[in-house]
Amino acid sequence: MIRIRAQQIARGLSQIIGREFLKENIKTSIKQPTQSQSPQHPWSSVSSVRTIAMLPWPFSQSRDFSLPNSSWGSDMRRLYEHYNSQCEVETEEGGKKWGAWRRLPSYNRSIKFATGGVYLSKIIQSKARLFTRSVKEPGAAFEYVMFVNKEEEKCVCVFQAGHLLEGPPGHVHGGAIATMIDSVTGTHATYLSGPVMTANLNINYRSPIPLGSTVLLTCSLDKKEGRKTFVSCQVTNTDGSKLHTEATGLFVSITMGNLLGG
Ligand SMILES: CCCCCCCC/C=C\CCCCCCCC(=O)SCCNC(=O)CCNC(=O)[C@H](O)C(C)(C)COP(=O)(O)OP(=O)(O)OC[C@H]1O[C@@H](n2cnc3c(N)ncnc32)[C@H](O)[C@@H]1OP(=O)(O)O
Repeated sequence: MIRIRAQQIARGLSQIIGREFLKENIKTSIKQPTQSQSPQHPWSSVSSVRTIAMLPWPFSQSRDFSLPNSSWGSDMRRLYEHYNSQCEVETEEGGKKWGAWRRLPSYNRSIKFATGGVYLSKIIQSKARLFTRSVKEPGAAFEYVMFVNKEEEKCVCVFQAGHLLEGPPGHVHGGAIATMIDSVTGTHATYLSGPVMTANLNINYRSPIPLGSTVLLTCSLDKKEGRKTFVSCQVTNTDGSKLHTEATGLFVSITMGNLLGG
């Protein structure tokens, strides 16, 4: 019974996890150019573009949290527009073509029952949510959107820290900053190498982040060595003139067994 379910999950996971998962999501996250304008996209060899909505059990469709909402301040919106406008650009003929960046959609649960399910009760499984997307009130905790640049092997995240993330009075909790760094570097490593887990994260906190402010996390690939992907990350203010935090992370490629609790 458990083996059958694990096989079903593994089959489903293999359809979406890692690069394939990101490719599918990225493709559906931005408005597709019309047929006649359709550019030659580097991933156009992936024949059928399915949305998460069309995927069979065990996947659910839910709100994409990385789209603008009423809680976003002017800095958050401006930076979102800055990168989003580079996801799809105009050609000289007035058509559309893919730009350098891709926005990554973000759900509070993209893979059901994949969290070491044999150890957790069904109640816990059904209530499990992605940590950074578990607060429903817009703007209260982690508001963020990530963009990746395949060619430059870079990833940026625009992050607005809400009032529930207080650490020192009026400033963001170091654990919340670490959470965002882990999420962005982990997502970038997944994009580059497929499914991974964080093995090591080194963080230097250089200057405190005011609560409610928007910051930019810039993440790049340092090197790949076998199963190991090394990524670094800087957290700065929105114009890059002030360094808040810097970090390096090691991500180790994993198999389905790691995710399924085997
Ligand atoms: C994660 C899912 C990805 C898919 C998701 C797709 C959907 C996206 C949706 C939403 C995105 C949200 C994104 C959030 C991202 C958050 C990520 C996390 O926070 S993960 C939780 C915290 N991390 C753990 O709990 C790991 C616990 N540790 C382990 O499980 C193991 O230690 C593991 C898997 C990391 C490695 O164990 P081994 O047995 O597979 O491999 P060994 O042989 O120990 O290590 C392999 C190589 O790495 C080095 N290594 C391992 N750990 C190291 C360390 N701490 N420091 C230095 N080197 C280390 C070793 O020396 C070895 O190197 P040599 O091949 O010999 O050169």
